[in-house]
Amino acid sequence: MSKTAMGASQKDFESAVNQMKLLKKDPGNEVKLKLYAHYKQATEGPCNTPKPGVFDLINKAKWDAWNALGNLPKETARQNYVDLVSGLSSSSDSSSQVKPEADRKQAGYETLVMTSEDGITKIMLNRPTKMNALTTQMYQEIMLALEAASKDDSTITVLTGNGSYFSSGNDLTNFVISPDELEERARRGAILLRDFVGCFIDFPKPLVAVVNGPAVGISVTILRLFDLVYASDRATFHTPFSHLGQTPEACSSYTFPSLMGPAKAAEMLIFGKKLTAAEACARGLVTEVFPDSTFQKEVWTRLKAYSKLPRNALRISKQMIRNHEKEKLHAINAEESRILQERWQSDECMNAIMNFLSRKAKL
Ligand SMILES: CCCCCC/C=C/C(=O)SCCNC(=O)CCNC(=O)[C@H](O)C(C)(C)COP(=O)(O)OP(=O)(O)OC[C@H]1O[C@@H](n2cnc3c(N)ncnc32)[C@H](O)[C@@H]1OP(=O)(O)O
Repeated sequence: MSKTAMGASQKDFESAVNQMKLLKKDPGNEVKLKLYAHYKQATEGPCNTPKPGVFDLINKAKWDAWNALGNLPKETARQNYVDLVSGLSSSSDSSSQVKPEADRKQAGYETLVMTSEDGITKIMLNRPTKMNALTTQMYQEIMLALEAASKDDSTITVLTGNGSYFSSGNDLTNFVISPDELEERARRGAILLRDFVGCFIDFPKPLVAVVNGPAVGISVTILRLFDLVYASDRATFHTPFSHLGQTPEACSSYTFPSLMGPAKAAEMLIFGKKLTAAEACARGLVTEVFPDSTFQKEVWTRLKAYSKLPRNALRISKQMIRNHEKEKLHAINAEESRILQERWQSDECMNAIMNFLSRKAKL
């Protein structure tokens, strides 16, 4: 950002505000959030409103963006706003230019990296040192990212993991709470789970999982809600719910038996059998397995070719395949979330989590 020594005048600022109203191209949610935050900071100073509830996603994202500016002086916020708008105006004047890397990578996510390129929006889980275990913040950011991807101009949306794991499932520290908070946290957890899974059930475009390494818990069960699942031969698929005093989620109590038969589903969901990628493929959970050494190259070549297919036809075909069971899936999701809300308050679940946290137990 270029900054003048004097900073932007009130007149520059007002002119930038007017210029924004004339902008022809939607700058995208991330930029809009930045503009919103700097506008509020420039006109009202530090964030001064109560934090919206976690499920008021849009207002919470706006509040977070404004609040993140802390005590940034009004003058600096004004200058940043002017710079942002002038960057937008000049880029819309030269729409034929190739976008720089910084533009393709969308800012605003702390636990994900979201990029859009070649008709593919990629959402990458980005906590590699924690095996991409899913924190509460991460569930919320994934929902926001899916919402943005559903509206952007990409053809295909991909979920993958950074580092050696696809994801180790729910972050077990989500359960580190005092006993008097347990009931309320379990209630909120069940709503979050239901909404999170609901976003996958309703996602309108082809959704692809690029399973780069081992997957555990909800990162396995959610796979049946994807349209394609490509796995490295290093990936494993493990749902140790009983070991954790928990029960299946993400509609797997219905989708797994219908996919692989009740006996094979029981082996995974009740007894926690860990599958290799080849086994998961034989059971229909994985579309195709690739050698790890060529996994990224082969998968992205394939996806780039698919992303050139007619966008609307892909979208409509996906919806035709999925719409039959949508209502049923929502009902199952609600019921599984309700049962888990009870499980999370059980001694069996608490003991299993304490064991993991005190490192007495590992999968
Ligand atoms: C809104 C709530 C919705 C909830 C939906 C219900 C979802 C249920 C599930 O997903 S159940 C599955 C839960 N996951 C697990 O039980 C996995 C637990 N993790 C492990 O057993 C192991 O970490 C491992 C096998 C995944 C990897 O082992 P290893 O290779 O030896 O690495 P480390 O154990 O040293 O892990 C490195 C680092 O990451 C932390 N970590 C990994 N996974 C989790 C996790 N799921 N939750 C919390 N933390 C995790 C681990 O503690 C290490 O941290 P440290 O370096 O010690 O700080």
